[in-house]
Amino acid sequence: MDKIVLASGNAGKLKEFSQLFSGWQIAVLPQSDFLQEEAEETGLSFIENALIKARHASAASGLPALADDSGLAVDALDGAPGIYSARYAGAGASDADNNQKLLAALDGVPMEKRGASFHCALAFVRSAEDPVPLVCTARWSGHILTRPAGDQGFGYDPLFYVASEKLTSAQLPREVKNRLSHRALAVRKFEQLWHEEMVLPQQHQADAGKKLF
Ligand SMILES: O=P(O)(O)OP(=O)(O)OP(=O)(O)OC[C@H]1O[C@@H](n2cnc3c(O)ncnc32)[C@H](O)[C@@H]1O
Ligand SMILES: [Mg+2]
Repeated sequence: MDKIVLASGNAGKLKEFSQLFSGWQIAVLPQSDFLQEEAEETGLSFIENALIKARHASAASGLPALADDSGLAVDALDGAPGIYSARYAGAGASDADNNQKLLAALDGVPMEKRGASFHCALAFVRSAEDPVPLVCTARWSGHILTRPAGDQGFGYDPLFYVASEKLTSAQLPREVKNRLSHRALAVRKFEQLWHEEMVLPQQHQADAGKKLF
């Protein structure tokens, strides 16, 4: 396997993935090379939506595919916007619209009650109907500020305060976000899974072949 499709239409995510996968010996191609239409995210969890997107991209490309479904779960909003993070302020909402809606929803909520977590689910399928996908999840905890700060990143980054760094996710140097974030942690877990499920079995097969003949 030397090529996989990255099943995302989000330019911010694609940029992060290109850094997170920079050491890999695999060509990671954008789904825009293959897709006519993006998948409908009808799942009830990040994992289900990641699988839907990975299967969709694999069906369109005929290649293995990796998808990321992610979002922000805010404690004071019972986990909203969660899986609806991209469309919190409505279908086609911009990042600025979503951030504005979040600030309005948290109006008057004191800082100690503004805890939130970014979640990321990664799903990898070898083919569109792969019965044993590789799936992993990770989260990144922080607080939602009362006004945006920083111009790096995307989505809710300008509102997401990372206490350990005393900066928002949009103020962090990219290499720091790519060390701490939900996506970074999920990719590290994925690397482990990839080794266990894709690399080791091939080595075992090759070794077994040598013993047989
Ligand atoms: O589905 P794809 O094509 O990958 O692109 P998308 O933007 O629709 O992605 P999601 O469905 O996974 O929605 C995730 C939303 O959660 C937010 N989000 C996810 N990860 C984020 C991050 O690292 N920083 C800021 N916001 C993030 C952002 O608003 C995303 O649009
Ligand atoms: Mg989406």
